[in-house]
Amino acid sequence: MAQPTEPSRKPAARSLFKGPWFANMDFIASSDPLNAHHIFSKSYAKYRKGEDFKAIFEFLGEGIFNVDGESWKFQRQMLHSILNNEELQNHMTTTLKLKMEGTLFPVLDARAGAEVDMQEVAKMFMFDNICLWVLGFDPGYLSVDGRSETFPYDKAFEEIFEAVIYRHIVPRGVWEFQKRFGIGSEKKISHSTKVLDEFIYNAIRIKKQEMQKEEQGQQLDMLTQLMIAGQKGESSDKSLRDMVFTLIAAGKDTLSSTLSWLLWLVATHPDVEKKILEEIERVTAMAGRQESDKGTYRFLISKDELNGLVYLHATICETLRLYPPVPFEHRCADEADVLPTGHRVKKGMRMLFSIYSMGRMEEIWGKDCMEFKPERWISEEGNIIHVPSQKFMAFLTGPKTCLGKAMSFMQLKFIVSAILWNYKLDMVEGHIVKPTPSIVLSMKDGLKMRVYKRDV
Ligand code: HEM
Repeated sequence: MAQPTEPSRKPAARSLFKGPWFANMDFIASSDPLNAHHIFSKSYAKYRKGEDFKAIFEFLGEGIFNVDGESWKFQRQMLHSILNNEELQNHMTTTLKLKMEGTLFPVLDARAGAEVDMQEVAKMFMFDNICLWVLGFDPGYLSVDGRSETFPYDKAFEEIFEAVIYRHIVPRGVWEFQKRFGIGSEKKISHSTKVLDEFIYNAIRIKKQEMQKEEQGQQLDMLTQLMIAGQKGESSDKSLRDMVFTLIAAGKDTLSSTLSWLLWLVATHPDVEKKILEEIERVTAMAGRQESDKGTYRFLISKDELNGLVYLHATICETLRLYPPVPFEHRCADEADVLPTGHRVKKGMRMLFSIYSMGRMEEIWGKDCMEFKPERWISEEGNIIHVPSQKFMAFLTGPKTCLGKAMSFMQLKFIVSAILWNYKLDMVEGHIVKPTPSIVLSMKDGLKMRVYKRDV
C-alpha cells in the first residue's frame, strides 16, 4: 500500500534561516498553528505579501494575490459576490456536467485498458473547465486525440510556476539581472507570460465585441461579470487581464492537483474506494434505480445529492491535509514583532510558512498522522468534524482565506464521484509517484494509471 512520505514529527518546526549578508534573505520558517493564527489572522495587517512577493509574482500584475490594502479589499468584495452568485454557480455546474459528458468520459472510454497519465488528463480537463467559467469559452485542450502540442497556454502556466521557485532561492538582484538579459529560467518566465498575455487579451477583446452586440443575452462567465462590475468604476484591459490571469492561476492547478493526488490515494487504498462507492450507491439510491439507468456509464450525481457525500468530503479533506496544492505561503513583516512561539521578528524579515509540514505534524493529527484515513474527519454521529483553519491550512486561514473553497468542494465531489462510479483506476505497476518542486504541488513523473470502464 502506498504511504505518504516525509513525516514532520518535530514540534511545530520554527527556525531562523540566514541568507547571505548582502541579500536581505533572512527568514523564519514555521508550521506552528499559533504562529499561523498570529501571522494570517490576528496581526495580518502587519504581515503583508510585501515588495519581494510582488516582484517574484510580477506576472500576476495587480491581481488579488499580489496586492494588499484597499486594492485587495475592493477585489475581494467583487470576487466574493461573483463567486457566491447562485445563478453563476448553477451555470458552472451545468457546464461542468456537459464537459464531463462531452469530453472527459469519451476520452477515458477511448483509452480504456491503455496506460493513461491521469495527472495530464486532470490538468487539461481543469484548464478547459476554468476557461469556461472565467472566459466563457472552451479551448478544447482535452480531446480524444490527446494533448495538442500547438496549445501552449497550460504549458506556459506550468513553466512559470516551476521557474518561479528559483526566484525564491536566489537573491533578488541575481534573478533580476538574469531577467534583464533573458537568461535561464527568466527567459522562460518572460516568454510564457507573453504567450498567456496574448491569449487573455484576445479573450478580453472578443468579449468586448460580444457585449456590444445587443442581441447577445447576458453571459454568466466571470469575465463578463467583472466587466459589468467594472463599468461602475475603473476597469482597464490591464486590470481585467490581471484579475483573469489570477483566477485561472488560482483555480486550475489547485483543482487538478487535488484531483490527481486523490485518485492516486484512492487507487492505493481499496478500502477507501469501496466506502466511497457504497456511499454513492446509498445517497443516490442507486439500488432502487431502473436497470437501464444503473447500467449507464454516464452517471452523474445531482446537486441536491452532494451534501450526502460525507465520506467523499472527508476523503477530499484528507487528501488536502497530506498534499495541499499550495504547499507553502510567505509573508513579510511590516514592523518588528514577537511571534507567539517567542521568536523575534525584525522589520522586513520574511516568513515562510509550510502548509505541507503542518498537515503531517503528530502534535496536530496524532500518531497516525502519516496514514491516509478519511475517517479522522467524521464524527460518531456521521458528520464532518470541523478542524480550525489555523490547523488545516490548505485554503489558508484569516481574512485572505481562499474564495474558491466552497466551489472547489462542489466541483471535486461532482468529478470524483463520476470518475470513480464509472471507471476503475489501477496504478501502472512500477510507477512511482513523487512530488515535484513548484509553487503548486504536482507529481514529478505524472500519474500513470490504467482505466477500465466499470461494469455497473
Ligand atoms: C482545492 C482547491 C484550492 C485550494 C487548495 C486553494 C488554496 C488557496 C490558498 C492557499 C490561497 C491563499 C493564497 C495566498 O494568499 O497566497 C487561496 C486564495 C485564493 N483562492 Fe484558492 N484554492 C483552491 C481553489 C480555488 C478556486 C477554484 C478559485 C476560483 C477560481 C480560487 C480562488 C482564490 C482567490 C480569488 C484567492 C485570493 C483570496 C484573497 O487574497 O483574498 N481558489 N486559495
